[in-house]
Amino acid sequence: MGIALELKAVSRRYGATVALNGVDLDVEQGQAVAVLGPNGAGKTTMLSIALGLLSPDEGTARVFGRLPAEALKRGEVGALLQDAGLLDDVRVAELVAAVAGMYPRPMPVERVMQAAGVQDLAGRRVGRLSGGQQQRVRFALALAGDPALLVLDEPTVGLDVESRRALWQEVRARTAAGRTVVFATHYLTEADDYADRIVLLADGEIVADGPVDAIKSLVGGTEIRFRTDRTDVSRFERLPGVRQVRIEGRTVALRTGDSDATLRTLFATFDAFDDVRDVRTASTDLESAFVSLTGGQER
Ligand SMILES: Nc1ncnc2c1ncn2[C@@H]1O[C@H](COP(=O)(O)OP(=O)(O)OP(=O)(O)O)[C@@H](O)[C@H]1O
Repeated sequence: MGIALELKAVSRRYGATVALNGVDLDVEQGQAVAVLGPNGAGKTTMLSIALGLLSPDEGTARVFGRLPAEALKRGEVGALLQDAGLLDDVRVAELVAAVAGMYPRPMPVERVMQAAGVQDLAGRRVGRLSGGQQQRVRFALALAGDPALLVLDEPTVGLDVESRRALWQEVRARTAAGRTVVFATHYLTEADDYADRIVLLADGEIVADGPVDAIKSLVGGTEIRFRTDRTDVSRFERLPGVRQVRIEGRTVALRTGDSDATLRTLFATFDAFDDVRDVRTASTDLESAFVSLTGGQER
């Protein structure tokens, strides 16, 4: 399989803000790639560069070996962007048909409407739809040209459970057929459930890149969580195996490389820890990995 998207040493600034700083990325055809990161990490900037809507200040972007804008023109790329404006006065089916008509090899309109779950809205005016319904229309427009690369920026924002499920079903069907999907999301479970690979951005740089399990194992270890009345970090950081202590309200989360040793000491010295209760252990989940690798920061 070839490379669908290639970014080489891509940087982009807005005035003094460095939105992307030397990003390298190769996305193979047939992959579903989730781009994750805190607010302001550079996700939208990266996707906009992949779509040719923004130019990098430095570095190069290629889509199927061409300049992104060229690939877009050839109908190889479909996009769903945050808050993209829609024509208000047209009816849904007309809009989908008009957009499909601009592509060389569109999907049949009926099939697009069904995949995006907008058949029931066919005769409705776009401007009178609810936020979630409009988001489904945006997804339909992204699919209309049957693009080999689909780029989705927070595609499920505002969608109800059933619409989200339908969207991910279409994404999986496309990647199973060798098409490529790159999406940004703040819902880590979506990345966990539907992405083959996660690219984690923080402060404009890729801080982790790989399959979900590899990202989790970068942080590694086990998490022990419990409730306590006395949440000072120093009580827990000297327990054997403990690498990191986080306080979340009345809950303490310990990341440990040796959960048996940590728990043994916690319970063996029960007098010192008699306020500890509701102890739970779990292997590192994506959320913990995210917080750990991005420093949990927001700009
Ligand atoms: N048009 C713009 N003018 C000035 N600064 C911008 C502009 N667009 C983005 N930025 C800045 O560039 C950085 C990256 O923004 P970007 O929108 O790519 O982040 P993001 O990861 O998509 O964030 P979010 O999760 O909030 O959508 C941020 O610091 C943002 O404030």
